[in-house]
Amino acid sequence: MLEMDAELEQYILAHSEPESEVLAELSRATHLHVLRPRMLSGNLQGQFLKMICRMIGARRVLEIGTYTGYAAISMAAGLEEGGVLHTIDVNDELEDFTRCYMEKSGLQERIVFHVGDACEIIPTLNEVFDLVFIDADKREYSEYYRLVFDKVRSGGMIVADDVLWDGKVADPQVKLDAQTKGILDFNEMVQADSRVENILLPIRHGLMVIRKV
Ligand SMILES: C[S@@+](CC[C@H](N)C(=O)[O-])C[C@H]1O[C@@H](n2cnc3c(N)ncnc32)[C@H](O)[C@@H]1O
Repeated sequence: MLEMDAELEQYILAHSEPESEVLAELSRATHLHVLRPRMLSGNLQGQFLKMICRMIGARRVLEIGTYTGYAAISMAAGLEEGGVLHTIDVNDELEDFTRCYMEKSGLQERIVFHVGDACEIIPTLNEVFDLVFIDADKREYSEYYRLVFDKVRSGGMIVADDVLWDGKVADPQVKLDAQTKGILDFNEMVQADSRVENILLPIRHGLMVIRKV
């Protein structure tokens, strides 16, 4: 997490849309029962993703990296009537836990949950997406981007999480592990891509917000 004063964070949350009961329960249960709970998006980022869905009138959304479903449920809540969110995760051990909260949210009819490798599943999806949220293996970000690009409508959005990678992207002392290299390559590729407009926002672990022109 990028350093933020705890009181300031409380103030920000107190002046943003509150977390729904189901998402609060999902967050608690994830922290209690699931490994690596810091991967969960949380209320601020969840509300931001939902707001993007509202702003662009999203009907077709793809999430790469479901984990326990926090962002999936957040974005599904922001879809237009008749909208569908596809979400993919390779970890089948979390499937029952995650499906349980999708059902509790009452939004399960809007969510298509695929269990498997995103690189194999994305080419099989016959959709044109308004928004793609990239949040899976950091080493594969550039590959996800290439796989989804032609499936995003013009004017559509791609949002990628963790692009500051705990500040490692701008730390000259950092040892270049495969994840950090994956993020650095992705950020460079997006920055050089003349087909998009992009802004890197310092929300949580860093969000690259990309609009396909
Ligand atoms: C950071 S978590 C996702 C968090 C989630 N988007 C949220 O907001 O709560 C990353 C997830 O990506 C999944 N993942 C990693 N590699 C993957 C792949 N090749 N295909 C699909 N999912 C993958 C992991 O199993 C993990 O659950």
